[in-house]
Amino acid sequence: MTPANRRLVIIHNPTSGMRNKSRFSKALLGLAETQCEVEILKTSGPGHATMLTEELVGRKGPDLVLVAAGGDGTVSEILNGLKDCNIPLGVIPLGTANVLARELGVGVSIKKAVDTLVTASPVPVFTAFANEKRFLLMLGAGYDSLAVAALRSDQKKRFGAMAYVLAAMRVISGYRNMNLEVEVNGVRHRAGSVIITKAKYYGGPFVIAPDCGIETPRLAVLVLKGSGIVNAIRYGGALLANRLDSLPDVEVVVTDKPVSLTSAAEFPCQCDGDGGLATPIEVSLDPQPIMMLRRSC
Ligand SMILES: Nc1ncnc2c1ncn2[C@@H]1O[C@H](COP(=O)(O)OP(=O)(O)OP(=O)(O)O)[C@@H](O)[C@H]1O
Repeated sequence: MTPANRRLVIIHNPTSGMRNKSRFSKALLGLAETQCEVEILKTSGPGHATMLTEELVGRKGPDLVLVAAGGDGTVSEILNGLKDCNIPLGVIPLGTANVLARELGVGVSIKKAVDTLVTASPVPVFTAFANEKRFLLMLGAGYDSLAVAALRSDQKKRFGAMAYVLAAMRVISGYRNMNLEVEVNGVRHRAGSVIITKAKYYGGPFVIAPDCGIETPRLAVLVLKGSGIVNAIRYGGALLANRLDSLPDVEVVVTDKPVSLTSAAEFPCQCDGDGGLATPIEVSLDPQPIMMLRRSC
């Protein structure tokens, strides 16, 4: 793939994040100064990015790049439309947490995103499945999935990442014991919360799995033993200090084998920051990579 003359098909979620319009305009202005050809498709609601991607995968051409302009939820929808196809995927980070953009070395910088879309070479990136759903970052059950389930979109627009904390505070005290069980490498663990991650980052710039990353075909399973509000505050503080994985009641198991997550009663899960899944869940790595544009260091 040559750096110049790329054909970028941008799937834009106009509702992602907080300063979507101005950040997207800045990206388009940056791209207008390059040789790239740009086509923009706007999403009209949940699930639309998957449909748009499914329509696009038939297109051929060595210089075609699919671009997700949105947050991790938009990328996740695109990913689930990208079946059996090697069109490289890039990002313009317009979301709230933008974990994938951080994994790709772009962070929240529009300038770096534009530069990456125009010049980076595609690299293989490994995805995983949570039952039928393909994901790139993480699956969570416990504190984070309850927060996602209780999240109000008006608060997300006003408060950004803080809206997750507000949502968590509304629901967590109601759950004293979440009775989750995760089986990894043939060993069963009881847990208050579980995070099964492919990614190194979580919830924004916070590192929870230093030995993982989207280019590595490996999962880290974080088993958080405690539950209740006091432990939520402890875990939250450790996450902000990038120390969640070193707490004595957080066990980390790394694997490349399938992981199963169950609970006494059906429990909501979050996958790449969106709800919709519930236990029981089987997580497995896809050995076939997809191609993504990663910023070179
Ligand atoms: N036009 C639309 N109107 C309402 N919702 C939409 C529209 N287009 C897409 N969506 C939904 O918006 C959801 C959230 O978008 P996205 O994840 O990109 O932003 P975010 O939640 O702010 O960012 P992040 O996931 O990084 O925190 C997507 O999962 C998608 O289902």
